[in-house]
Amino acid sequence: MSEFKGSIVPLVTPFKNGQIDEAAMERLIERQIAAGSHGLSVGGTTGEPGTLSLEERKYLIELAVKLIKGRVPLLAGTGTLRLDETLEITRFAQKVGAAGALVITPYYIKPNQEGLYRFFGQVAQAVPDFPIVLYNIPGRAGVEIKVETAARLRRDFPNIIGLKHSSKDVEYVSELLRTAGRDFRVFCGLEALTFPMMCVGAVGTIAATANWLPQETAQMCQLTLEGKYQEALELHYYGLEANDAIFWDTNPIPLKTVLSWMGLLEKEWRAPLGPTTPEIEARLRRMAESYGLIPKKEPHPPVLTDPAKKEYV
Ligand SMILES: O=C(O)C1=N[C@H](C(=O)O)C[C@H](O)C1
Repeated sequence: MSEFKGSIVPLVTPFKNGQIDEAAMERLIERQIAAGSHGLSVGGTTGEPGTLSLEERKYLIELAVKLIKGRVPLLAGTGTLRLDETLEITRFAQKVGAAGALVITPYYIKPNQEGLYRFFGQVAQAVPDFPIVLYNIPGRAGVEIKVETAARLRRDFPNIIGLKHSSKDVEYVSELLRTAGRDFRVFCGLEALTFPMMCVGAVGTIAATANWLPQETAQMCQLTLEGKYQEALELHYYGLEANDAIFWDTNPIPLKTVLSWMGLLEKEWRAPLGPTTPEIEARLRRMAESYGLIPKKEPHPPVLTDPAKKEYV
């Protein structure tokens, strides 16, 4: 139950000609494991689950289990806004060998807290031996899992082991750990706040930036877990521009754009996500060059207009 900690990377879902690209998925997973990521996740926000069919979501989980081969734990994103679908995907994830499920707050519907308690409670009861991590992302879901609700769920359902917190509210983490117990496993879900949240007791992060910077993210988490805060702080500052760049357009558009330049996947995402602008691409290129993700372009050669080969710049 306690195998989740550190950098659990929410992988993008690579597409080729509209279909899930198995070869690209393998490249992404191998790169992550080689870099020392503590765990992987599919079907999180970054994985565009809202545009995948039920069958595709199950296929993606099964594919990830097959490719990971037990080397790191897989936290499968299994939540939808429907209880029946969430139960189906969660049961499937357990059956095929995921290590746990990340279950998002049912979005759009704006359930009240009692509704959330019952929804998550039914999911937990359906898979009593399967670790569940609640996914609190009020900005996208339109509703927050209140501290009291999360603590109540933790108390009543032992397999609800933690919560991913995608919000700028750092105080929430302290309040949650105080109320639910310090051994409840909180994961930061907003890249730039990984270090601050881990300093108050979160055990790791589920951050899209780790798709670009897997080693640095895993190291920052590991150092923080070991109490080496000064070294971790350096990595916190190192990653700030990349963290910001994730949101220069809707996640995962910037992420996939750069990963495509790195030769890891096609530059494809699904509607309703649209193309980004040339201005954002130019900024992304500069950012990616500065982190060494892509080689620096050769400086433009000087213009030679003179037959004597005199250079005019
Ligand atoms: O996919 C995720 O998990 C995350 N998605 C968030 C978002 O896109 O809003 C941000 C964070 O990187 C984790």
